[in-house]
Amino acid sequence: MRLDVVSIFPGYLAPLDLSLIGKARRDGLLDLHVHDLRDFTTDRHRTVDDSPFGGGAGMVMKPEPWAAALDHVVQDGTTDDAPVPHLLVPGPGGVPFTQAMAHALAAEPWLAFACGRYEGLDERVYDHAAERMPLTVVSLGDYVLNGGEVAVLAMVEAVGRLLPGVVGNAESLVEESHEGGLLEYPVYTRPASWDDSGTVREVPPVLLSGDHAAIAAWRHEQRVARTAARRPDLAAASATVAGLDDLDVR
Ligand SMILES: COC(=O)COc1cccc(COC(=O)c2cn[nH]c2)c1
Repeated sequence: MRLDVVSIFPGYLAPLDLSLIGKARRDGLLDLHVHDLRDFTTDRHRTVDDSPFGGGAGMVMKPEPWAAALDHVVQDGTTDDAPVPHLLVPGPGGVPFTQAMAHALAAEPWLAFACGRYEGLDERVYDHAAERMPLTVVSLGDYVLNGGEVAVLAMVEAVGRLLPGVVGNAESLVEESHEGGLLEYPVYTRPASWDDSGTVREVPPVLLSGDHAAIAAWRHEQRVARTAARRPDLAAASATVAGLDDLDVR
């Protein structure tokens, strides 16, 4: 998969050199190109923003640098198989980013991310982009960041880890939160009995039983109960929750 990121703070994307995503890049599973938006300005001050028409606080990102940057990305990465990228713009007003979307994006050959700052991009940037490539404004949550870079780090990690070969044990992707519409079950490791400064905390006996059917049933029940307790919105979407309101859930 090819990934392009355009930002006025390219250094923000340095964490993508680390850990599993960094290894995926070194293994050739991910081809990441980070572009500095200011390289696509034409004035001596490398200006990327200006005051909003109609007044109001803050600044708006100018359309010309963005159009030049996006056109460069397309020109630089185009191939017969993937002539244009899917452009993703993280923003508070976007469609919710979900695990289902991460899976869909992981199946695409080329993603590009536009990192907005200030009050956002001049709306005509979206018009320019939408005439050339698929465009999705994506929200990571109902809060406001100072820019799209942090959201891009999260999305690249969420998508990249789903690519074959990136996560060592692909089985670990199956029962994690939001796979199958349920949250993850509680996990435990040694010691089986932990003396927590006088409070002895035991691992649920079923997990030590060796009865794999009972363990699987207990884990599913925990996933369903946790989802009901913490994410009633997801639970409502999943028919497997009925009759769990008397369970001890956290
Ligand atoms: C509509 O697109 C834009 O506004 C792009 O411009 C901006 C401006 C400021 C901040 C951001 C970063 O995104 C978020 O704050 C965000 C994403 N998810 N949840 C919060 C992006």
